[in-house]
Amino acid sequence: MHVFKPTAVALKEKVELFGGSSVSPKVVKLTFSLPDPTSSLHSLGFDLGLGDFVRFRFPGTRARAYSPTSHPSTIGTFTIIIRVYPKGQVSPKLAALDLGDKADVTGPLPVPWLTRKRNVTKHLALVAFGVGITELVSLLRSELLSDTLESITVLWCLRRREEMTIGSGLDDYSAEKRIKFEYAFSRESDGQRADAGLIQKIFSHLPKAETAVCCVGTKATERECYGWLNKLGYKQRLLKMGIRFGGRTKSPLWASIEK
Ligand SMILES: Cc1cc2nc3c(=O)[nH]c(=O)nc-3n(C[C@H](O)[C@H](O)[C@H](O)COP(=O)(O)OP(=O)(O)OC[C@H]3O[C@@H](n4cnc5c(N)ncnc54)[C@H](O)[C@@H]3O)c2cc1C
Repeated sequence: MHVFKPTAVALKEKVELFGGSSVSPKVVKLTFSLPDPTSSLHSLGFDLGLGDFVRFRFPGTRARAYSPTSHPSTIGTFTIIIRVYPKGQVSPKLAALDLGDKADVTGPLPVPWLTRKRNVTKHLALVAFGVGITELVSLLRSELLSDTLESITVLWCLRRREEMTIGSGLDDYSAEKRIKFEYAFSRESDGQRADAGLIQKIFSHLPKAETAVCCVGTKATERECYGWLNKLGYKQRLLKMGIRFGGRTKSPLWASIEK
């Protein structure tokens, strides 16, 4: 694959993780074969621990970004989990692919690169909105390999409890003592929308100087969420946009994979 040159990849497997409801579109897991069956996303230069993503486009559509959820060392394939917006340009076309059908993908992206915070971070405060959780999968894998990490608190905001089936496409963290998951369900009768009060309740125990934050969702929800965290004094972001002199520092996930 190449940042600027589209590569055709064939769909190998399709699994529905959430069938959709009156308030949320469905979610599917798609696995594609890489053109070279001996390659992996890692060998193609993707540092998923830094938030690298692929971009799909179809003839006549805009390109859309997707965060692979498979391990970067997986040979011959990669997987994405997508929410299928019925009126969307790209997601319904991806979901309509049959096994063996091809789609054009570019990557690794983004350009300019995201870089990981270099200062010592002991605690992470992460907030994911809906299918945005896909963007945290590789970050979690990577940060759990960091020597300095003591705790990760994840707040996952969904509309309804039933959408938690999306998590069956993610890693199993049940044996990992350093991760704590919290949930907020905006459309349940006993639920709660994410707001400044909830953010304070979930994260205010974390020491401000040693905590980095990351929010993933739509641009608008991310902005709002960073605003709440900022007001509480959590100002250090885990990932930052920008090209560093001498190249970017590779993530712990990248470093863990043998050449
Ligand atoms: C770095 C990055 C990584 C991403 N990773 C993933 C991923 O792993 N999985 C994934 O599903 N998406 C991911 N996205 C979002 C993805 O790129 C597309 O924006 C999304 O699939 C919608 O594209 P579309 O062309 O289908 O819909 P569009 O044509 O963009 O939208 C059409 C309509 O769909 C609705 N819609 C679109 N997006 C949203 C939304 N977020 N919330 C509510 N309604 C919406 C709106 O009504 C909109 O008018 C990522 C985005 C970024 C920036």
